Amino acid sequence: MSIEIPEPNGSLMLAWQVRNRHVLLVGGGAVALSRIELLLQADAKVTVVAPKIDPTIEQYEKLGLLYKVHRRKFLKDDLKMYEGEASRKLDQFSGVDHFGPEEMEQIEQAVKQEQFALVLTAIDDKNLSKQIYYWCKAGRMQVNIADKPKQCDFYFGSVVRQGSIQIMISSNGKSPRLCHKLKHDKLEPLLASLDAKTAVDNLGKMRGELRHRVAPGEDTPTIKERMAWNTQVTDLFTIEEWGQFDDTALNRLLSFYPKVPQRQDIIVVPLENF
Ligand SMILES: C[C@@]1(CC(=O)O)C2=NC(=C\c3[nH]c(c(CCC(=O)O)c3CC(=O)O)Cc3[nH]c(c(CC(=O)O)c3CCC(=O)O)/C=C3\N/C(=C\2)[C@@H](CCC(=O)O)[C@]3(C)CC(=O)O)/[C@H]1CCC(=O)O
Ligand SMILES: NC(=O)c1ccc[n+]([C@@H]2O[C@H](COP(=O)([O-])OP(=O)(O)OC[C@H]3O[C@@H](n4cnc5c(N)ncnc54)[C@H](O)[C@@H]3O)[C@@H](O)[C@H]2O)c1
Repeated sequence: MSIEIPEPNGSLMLAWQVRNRHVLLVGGGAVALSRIELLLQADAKVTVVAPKIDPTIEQYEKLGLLYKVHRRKFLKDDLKMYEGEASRKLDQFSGVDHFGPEEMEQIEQAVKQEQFALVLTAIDDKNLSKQIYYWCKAGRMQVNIADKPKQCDFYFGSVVRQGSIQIMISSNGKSPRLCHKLKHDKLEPLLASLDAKTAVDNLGKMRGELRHRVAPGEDTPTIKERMAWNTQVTDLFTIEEWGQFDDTALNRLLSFYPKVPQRQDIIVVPLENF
């Protein structure tokens, strides 16, 4: 049997969930601004530390979108800004053998108040950047040093977004500007020609109804049947067609479950003839 070996030397591309988690951003210039734009899309609680703050960042601050802005130079203790009660609570839980619902809730709350999920620097001071990197590593924090790719646990990328759809391009550090060009010249026009937002919203709605109303249950046969149906029904229509369905069409699709409908059960007249 021949197998295809995955191509090495790339990155692990993930959709990192930082909603309601603290993120520290050291620096308040042009690069910091591009970080903030990405962090706000992910609903992170952003704390900025910098003597000089870009006017757009100030606007975000005025709109209440940033957790805190400190107009001063970075201090080593900033890395522990929100540590305390929540961190001590999490330490206590690390030895527990089995969690009940109450402990799970307490952990969820403590994680949101605990130390930084990510630390980012975007400063014009390479020596300080390096120090921050090693302080973060000693404190087991994930960090991105904008001017030092070797001292990044993760890289940022060029992101194209349409509603819930996000596409990230990475050149793995070779050419950030090429990532920008690919986004601008190719992906943005492609996405602009599609209503992927409505398509994915419709599919999300249908999937939610399927899991919570039409075919609920967490036993393996139910999950397998549900997933097989969802895969086949998703593939039955084009992205453009998914972008045109309304609630009536979605409910009609769901009414077939567990049978998989045919295209003509839903689309009587070809869409191009509408
Ligand atoms: C994608 C994007 C996301 C973002 O920053 O949000 C991003 N850089 C962007 C723009 C950009 N950055 C630079 C230029 C000038 C032209 C050029 O150099 O090409 C431009 C172009 C511009 O400004 O338009 C200079 C630069 N960048 C890095 C260094 C340090 C170094 O390489 O040593 C230097 C100074 C090099 C020097 O001293 O000469 C390092 C990194 N930049 C990355 C991401 C990561 C790798 C991404 C990848 O390639 O996979 C990585 C490794 C770390 C990180 O930042 O996470 C964003 C485009 C967003 C968009 O518009 O779509
Ligand atoms: N990764 C990337 O995408 C990328 C792109 C361009 C530039 N860079 C590099 O990122 C760095 C920042 O670039 P920029 O264009 O945002 O610079 P900038 O000059 O616009 O901003 C620098 C910021 O750092 C702050 N700062 C300086 N010393 C500080 C300290 N001790 N504590 C806290 N804040 C401090 C300043 O107040 C300012 O807000 C540069 O080193 C640059 O080479 C990275």
